[in-house]
Amino acid sequence: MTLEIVLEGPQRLMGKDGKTAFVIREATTKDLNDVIMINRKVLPENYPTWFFVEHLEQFPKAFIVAEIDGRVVGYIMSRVEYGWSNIQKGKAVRKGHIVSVGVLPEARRLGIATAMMLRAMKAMKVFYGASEVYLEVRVSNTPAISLYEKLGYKVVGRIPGYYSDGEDAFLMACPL
Ligand SMILES: CC(=O)SCCNC(=O)CCNC(=O)[C@H](O)C(C)(C)COP(=O)(O)OP(=O)(O)OC[C@H]1O[C@@H](n2cnc3c(N)ncnc32)[C@H](O)[C@@H]1OP(=O)(O)O
Ligand SMILES: [Zn+2]
Repeated sequence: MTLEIVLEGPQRLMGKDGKTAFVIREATTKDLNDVIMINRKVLPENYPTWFFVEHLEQFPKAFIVAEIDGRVVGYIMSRVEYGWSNIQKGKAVRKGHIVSVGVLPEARRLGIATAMMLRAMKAMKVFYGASEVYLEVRVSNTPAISLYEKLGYKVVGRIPGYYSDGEDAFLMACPL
């Protein structure tokens, strides 16, 4: 795929249906209500408002939203940590962490999550010095797992009972 992601300002892209245009850009505090609403609608993992605020304040370049006709339809929230590499055993690195990503059902399969992931990953590398990125995903979440695999992520571990309902998580990682 040859999607050239820019890191400054909003970027307008064409959806995979060939007719729905969308914009990806950095989130602002004005977007937080929409982001929180989308998170509650599409995922069982919800967080208090301060958690979103803190990520936006600390890693604004890697907190991305997508809009269609000026309406926020998706978000990705990330952070960068220092710790053991998930790819090169025994090496300590700065690693990006995709904390949460979601797209409203009516805006799916257009390439929006792909575009937001690519922008967040590039921002984590360029602005925050991350050399790899990781995330956790429910072992049953086939759509998300395929999305991550398409972007180059590999399953590097499995965390038993990671979710509050007891489901396991795959730990997935990708070099940047
Ligand atoms: C770290 C975490 O947050 S894990 C939790 C991830 N979030 C969720 O599960 C929330 C609910 N789901 C969603 O919000 C969306 O379905 C997402 C975020 C997983 C995907 O968003 P979309 O914008 O639809 O993804 P996008 O259009 O970029 O799809 C890229 C590829 O992912 C895969 N994919 C996406 N959805 C599906 C699906 N329903 N079934 C199978 N593969 C899928 C496909 O390979 C797709 O490429 P294709 O459409 O050319 O076949
Ligand atoms: Zn996580």
